Parts: sequence; structure tokens; C-alpha cells
Amino acid sequence: MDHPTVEPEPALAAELFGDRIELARRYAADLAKRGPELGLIGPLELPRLWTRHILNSALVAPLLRPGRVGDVGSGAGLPGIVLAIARPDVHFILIEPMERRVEWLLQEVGRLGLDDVEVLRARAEEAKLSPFLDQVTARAVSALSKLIPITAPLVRSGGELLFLKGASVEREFASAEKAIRKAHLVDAEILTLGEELGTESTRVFRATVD
Ligand SMILES: C[S@@+](CC[C@H](N)C(=O)[O-])C[C@H]1O[C@@H](n2cnc3c(N)ncnc32)[C@H](O)[C@@H]1O
Repeated sequence: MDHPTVEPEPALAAELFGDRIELARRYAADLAKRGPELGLIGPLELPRLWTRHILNSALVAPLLRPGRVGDVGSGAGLPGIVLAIARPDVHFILIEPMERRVEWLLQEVGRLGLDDVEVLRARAEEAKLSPFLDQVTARAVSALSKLIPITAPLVRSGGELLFLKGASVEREFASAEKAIRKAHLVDAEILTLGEELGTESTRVFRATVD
């Protein structure tokens, strides 16, 4: 069966990736070619591959600090690989338990020549990271009330959780009050990124580990 047409690259992509745009193009092409067959993205996502997936992830790049960032449940490499392309000054650890997805991530990291990226086959709750992370990202892994207890223990005091969320983020935030308190999170907030750029916005839950 033929897959739907892949979204043409939006003009904003070159602006967001700067001199790393060629790597982003290669990743988009690889994901479009292999993603559906490997079960990394549904074929119906191809017509919105850039806007919904790649740019949605890239909008978070300015929130990262130079340091160690873990991406929990990286799957196709969203946002981990996209962020590693956009921020070569950051050390990334892509944390993913599923073997086939880990294989894809390792291959893609090699193909793109992303030197400062490690791939760790583990569930977040079993990952042993030393030293602790400065920041952790996650996208489409689970609701905040479940995601916070498995990710906050990986982050150093003063480090941050940055979760890319959908329209349900306010509801999830309200239900995660206890988890936020138990994990000693402070300054928890919801950010909306990308509105001024005329693209689909990205909702981000951000909080600091006390
Ligand atoms: C729906 S996919 C999303 C993948 C990617 N983040 C994205 O936005 O396309 C969820 C991913 O989280 C991974 N995952 C689920 N539970 C996890 C856990 N406890 N620790 C780490 N990864 C987990 C799954 O294996 C899967 O690859």
C-alpha cells in the first residue's frame, strides 16, 4: 500500500535548525522512509511529519542548557534526536526500553553522526544514571501523574523536567498535584511555545527539582 505524501519542509525549519538543517532533513527522510514499517510513526502522520513532530520537538531546543539531558521514551527519536540535532552543545541520553526502537535510535545516531548522544535500553524507573541529569524531556509517554515519579529521581537538585504535552495538559496538571509535591518539584508551569512563529504551538510542562 502506498503511504500518504510526506509534508514538504516548512520554511520555519531552516530558521529553527540553522546550519544543522541538513541533518534535520536527513532525519525527516529516514523517519518518513522507515518510520511506518518499524511502527515508529503511523503512516497518517507523514502529511504532518515536520509540523506535528519535528518542529513541535525543535521548539523546545531553546529551553535546554548545556549539560546532560535525558529523553525518556524516545521511540522514533522525538524529541531526543531532533533536540540533539538542534543543540550539539548538549549531551543527550536517549532512554528507551523497546529493543527495535533502541536499534533504530542507535542506527540513526550513527547515520547522522551525532557524537554526543548515548542510547540506553531501559525503563526510566530502572535506569541508573550517574551523574544525575540536568534536565529530562519526554513526549507522549504517559500522563503527568505517572511520568513525574519515574523521571524526577533521574534529575539532580536544581535540574528540570520538560514534558511535551497535548491539549490535556491543564487537566493532567490538576491531577498531578500530589505527584508534584512528592517529587519535590517547584515552579511548575505550563508553557506554550511557537505561537509567535505562526506554527502549531507546543505545550510544555516545566518544573524544577528542589
Ligand atoms: C507513544 S511512544 C512516544 C515516542 C516518542 N517520544 C514520540 O513522541 O513519538 C511512547 C514511548 O515510551 C516508551 N516507554 C513507555 N514506558 C516507558 C518507561 N517506563 N520508561 C521509558 N520509556 C518508556 C515506549 O517504549 C515508547 O517508545
